[in-house]
Amino acid sequence: MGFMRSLSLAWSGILHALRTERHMKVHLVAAVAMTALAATLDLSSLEWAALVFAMGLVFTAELVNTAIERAVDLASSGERHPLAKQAKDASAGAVLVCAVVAVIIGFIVLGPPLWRLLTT
Ligand SMILES: Nc1ncnc2c1ncn2[C@@H]1O[C@H](COP(=O)(O)OP(=O)(O)OP(=O)(O)O)[C@@H](O)[C@H]1O
Repeated sequence: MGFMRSLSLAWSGILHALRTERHMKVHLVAAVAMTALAATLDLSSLEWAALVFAMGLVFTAELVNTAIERAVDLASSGERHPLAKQAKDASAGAVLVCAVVAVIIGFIVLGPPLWRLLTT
């Protein structure tokens, strides 16, 4: 498969997750808000890198979670199964871990300059 075709399929996977996953929309709004806030502060390249990494981590986790949910639904064909539950719950847990890490990175990077802005 050509590179452009692979790129287009990967992009359609991202759009599909954005359209169908409510949490993906929440992550997008949070990422836009964090970027807008960060742009008003005087951040170093390393601080920007940490923020971009945190956002990428959450989007990646949500995309992998979407893939796992679809694969589990396909494999279980609508049947309830404890293994299907474990797979989906562990996958959702991974997103939660990444989101918590992203919030902590956000606090570490944006907290001090925001605090200085509000107290001076
Ligand atoms: N096939 C399944 N067997 C057992 N538990 C499941 C299965 N599918 C989903 N679950 C449980 O339901 C939770 C939510 O799953 P999901 O977001 O896919 O929604 P759903 O239960 O399939 O229902 P709906 O698609 O109507 O929202 C999972 O984290 C898991 O705990």
